[in-house]
Amino acid sequence: MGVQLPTAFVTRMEQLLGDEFEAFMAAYDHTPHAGIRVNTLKIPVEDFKERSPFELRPIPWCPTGFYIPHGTKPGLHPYYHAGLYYVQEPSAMSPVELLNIAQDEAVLDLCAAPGGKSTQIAAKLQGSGILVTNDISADRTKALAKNVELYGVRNAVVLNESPDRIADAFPHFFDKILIDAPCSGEGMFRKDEDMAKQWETHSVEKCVVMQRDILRVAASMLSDGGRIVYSTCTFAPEENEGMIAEFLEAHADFNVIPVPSEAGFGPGHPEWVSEEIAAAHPELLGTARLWPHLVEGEGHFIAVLQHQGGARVDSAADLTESGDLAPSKQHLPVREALLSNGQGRRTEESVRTGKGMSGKSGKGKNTRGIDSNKSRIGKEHVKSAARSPHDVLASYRQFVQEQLEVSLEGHTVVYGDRIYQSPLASHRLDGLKVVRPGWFMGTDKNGRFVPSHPLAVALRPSEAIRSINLSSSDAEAIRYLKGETLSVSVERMELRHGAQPKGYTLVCIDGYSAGWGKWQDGMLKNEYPTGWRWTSV
Ligand SMILES: C[S@@+](CC[C@H](N)C(=O)[O-])C[C@H]1O[C@@H](n2cnc3c(N)ncnc32)[C@H](O)[C@@H]1O
Repeated sequence: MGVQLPTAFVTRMEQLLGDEFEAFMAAYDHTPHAGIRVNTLKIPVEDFKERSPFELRPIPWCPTGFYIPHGTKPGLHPYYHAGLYYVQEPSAMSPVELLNIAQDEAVLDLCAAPGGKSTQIAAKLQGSGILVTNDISADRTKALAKNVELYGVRNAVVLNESPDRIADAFPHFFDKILIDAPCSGEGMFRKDEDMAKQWETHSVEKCVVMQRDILRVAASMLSDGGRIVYSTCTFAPEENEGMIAEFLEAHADFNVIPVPSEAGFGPGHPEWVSEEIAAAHPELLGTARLWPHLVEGEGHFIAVLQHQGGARVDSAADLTESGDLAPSKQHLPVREALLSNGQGRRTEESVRTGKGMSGKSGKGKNTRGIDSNKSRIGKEHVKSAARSPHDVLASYRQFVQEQLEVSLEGHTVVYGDRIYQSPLASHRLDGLKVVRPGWFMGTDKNGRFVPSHPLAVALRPSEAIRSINLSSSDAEAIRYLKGETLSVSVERMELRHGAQPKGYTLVCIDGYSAGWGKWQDGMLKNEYPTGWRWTSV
């Protein structure tokens, strides 16, 4: 066995698993399974299968997920840089499938960094509805924002907040909420030896406290009849069935929806928490455990919590003696009220200026506002204060009109010199630490609009008036991704709507957008951003 497992962990698993323990331990002799998930925002699965550079084998629980052979390096292919797939551990693809996302829904991914599941949610929404994706770690939200951008997501708001503060801004707002909870990580020991080493510091007791709080707050953000999927990558019963038992006791208006077992998922084990819990909550058998000796993936736990609809019960304490809901806890359908006030999701454009990326409380200075001035975006806002937001918008509008063939949804929001298309009106984010209020379109540089890299990668070739295609099998594609200037003849330019062969040009790899270049007189100046460049070859 390659992995050094903590003794206390092994002892507990032996007690819990009994006869199955030997098979469980044997799984640690096997290499972890590698997977990719096709990004259907950019390419349909069938098309990807036809052009896949890797041998693909379907992952039973995720129609867009595939096992790839051991030793494959999926990060070292131009398709990775064009956002055609996300490299993801196979078991980690299961929770989002169980959210049952429909078009136009509002979805919250509460513990989202680095964004594997957020990109999966975005692919389910296909640009409709809203994705609010959040992580409490400022550092980890950098990777989250980058992944949302690399995968061409247009309708995501990225936050760096505590669940409580999001709940204040979005009571009963979301149709679906994913809680991919911080956990003791026992299910990842085979894949990530550091998790085994850090096990003592990420103690089960500490994780339980965080999980309890996150679940409680999440319930207050769910709309009537909405669904929460709670997942962990640990085996500890306290963080799994125990946590869900506690939640059900405090929230009588939620059911557990049984997770289908066909894919080889095992049942929940409430008896591992206690015999009393098992007797009181037989529905916990319908939660799922993914075992490394039973499925081709790492250890996971999933619970699907469905709100029954109708009036909300936020906790057992909200019930009167007769079992009716206390009047103060009978919620109006808050999101509908917001929508009818024109403050929620809508498609017509509304323009508003932001005051720096952390928003404002609406009550003058607050600590969060002060923090925002230290942020990168905050500084840029101050720097560009000389130009009015209306000037900034004028150059943006001109670019959209002259260079793009795209229908822009949502709200145009200006933060300093940066322009975004947001699925939410910006005042909905007041007071919150906002990493991205929406799709980052570009920057105003003294009256000139400079389109952003995230704008390019989310465009289809037909949405730009100029494009150039590079072949993934030609060294040119890698040279572009490394930041080199290319020599490209005018005959290779695709020009639409009478466009002249000069200026911003969408660079595609095998027909999938990868970034901008600026073409003039046979030369394609590279606009691929420094921080994104392919540096590994
Ligand atoms: C299991 S990881 C999430 C992985 C992610 N869902 C993905 O698929 O890429 C758990 C995340 O929860 C975040 N986290 C921890 N406590 C949190 C809290 N109270 N609120 C929000 N996020 C939290 C951690 O920073 C960590 O990034």
